[in-house]
Amino acid sequence: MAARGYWACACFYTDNVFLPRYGLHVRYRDGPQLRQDYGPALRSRGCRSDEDFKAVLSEIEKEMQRRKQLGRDSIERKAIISQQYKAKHPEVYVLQDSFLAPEFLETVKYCTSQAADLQGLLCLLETFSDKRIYRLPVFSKDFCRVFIEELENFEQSDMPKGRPNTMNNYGVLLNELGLDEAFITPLREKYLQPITALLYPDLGGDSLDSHKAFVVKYAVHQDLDLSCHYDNAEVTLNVSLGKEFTEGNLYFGDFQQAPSPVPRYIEIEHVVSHGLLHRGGQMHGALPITSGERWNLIVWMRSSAIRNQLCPMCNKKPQLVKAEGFGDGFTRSPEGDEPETVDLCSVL
Ligand SMILES: O=C(O)CCC(=O)C(=O)O
Ligand SMILES: [Fe+2]
Repeated sequence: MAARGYWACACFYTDNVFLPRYGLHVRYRDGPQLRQDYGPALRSRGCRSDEDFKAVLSEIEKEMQRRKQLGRDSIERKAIISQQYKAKHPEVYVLQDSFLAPEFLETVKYCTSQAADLQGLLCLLETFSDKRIYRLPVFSKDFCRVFIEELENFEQSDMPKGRPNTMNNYGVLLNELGLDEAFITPLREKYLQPITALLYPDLGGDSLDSHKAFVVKYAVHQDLDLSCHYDNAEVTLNVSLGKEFTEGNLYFGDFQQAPSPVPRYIEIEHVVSHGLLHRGGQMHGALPITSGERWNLIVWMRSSAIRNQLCPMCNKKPQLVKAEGFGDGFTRSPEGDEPETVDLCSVL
């Protein structure tokens, strides 16, 4: 359970609604606003008739309803899972050094040593272009296999399942499965933060105090790819868990807060058991797999010190609304200077 109160930004109830049919994220107030702001973009993507537009509106209304109920639904699912789900591999719920690649442990050890600096750390990582994207071994191959077995066991069970986010229809929310407390939180605090403190000090890499962790799954008759987006995170870890697959590379463009007129994209292949660290605001997506199954662990890491100043989703001072658990990682400090809070009813 989150130790302190975490909040979300009110923009969650108006912004970044993904329309899969048209591959577009929109901001929504009402029909006339949607038509005015996105009419041309929607038309150019094939949304032409009144019927098409009505279908979009009803899809958005459905998504808004889902968002309003999300906190309550998630708590309910988590309670049912903790009471009724029989784990196949109960040992994976408590992080142990033996799950981690020896090189990862070495890197963490270096980062926690007195002499650690960015230059020294970069010698231990693979660097991609100038986009501040890095790759490193994270887990052992054995752990990846056992972890996927556990996730498949959950997937095949009749337990209630939430979706990782609006863009992924398959996958597992790790907090609902009970993996936050003794796995993801210590992974972030003890192992990842020493690394991100050196790589991303300007993004709160040294003060990542909450996260949202999930596993995404791509398979031939399920989701194949992922549209271009940025994460609701200051820093993201994306670890390839397996299984066997072809294609499905990730691609990365500009940093969303510093777009260029003609973005340059780079493509990065998955290496099973290795993870990529990137800024949450780095535009990215995934190309379609052409065979097999791809499972990746995604940890969206958040720094309240950074996001309390500016919500990365709406790029404005956050307007806080109550949220469950880690919420979206915003906090209120007793010292003042905290973001403004609003009653949810006033934004809906
Ligand atoms: O498909 C992937 O590996 C990337 C997933 C991702 O970017 C996300 O869920 O935010
Ligand atoms: Fe992402």
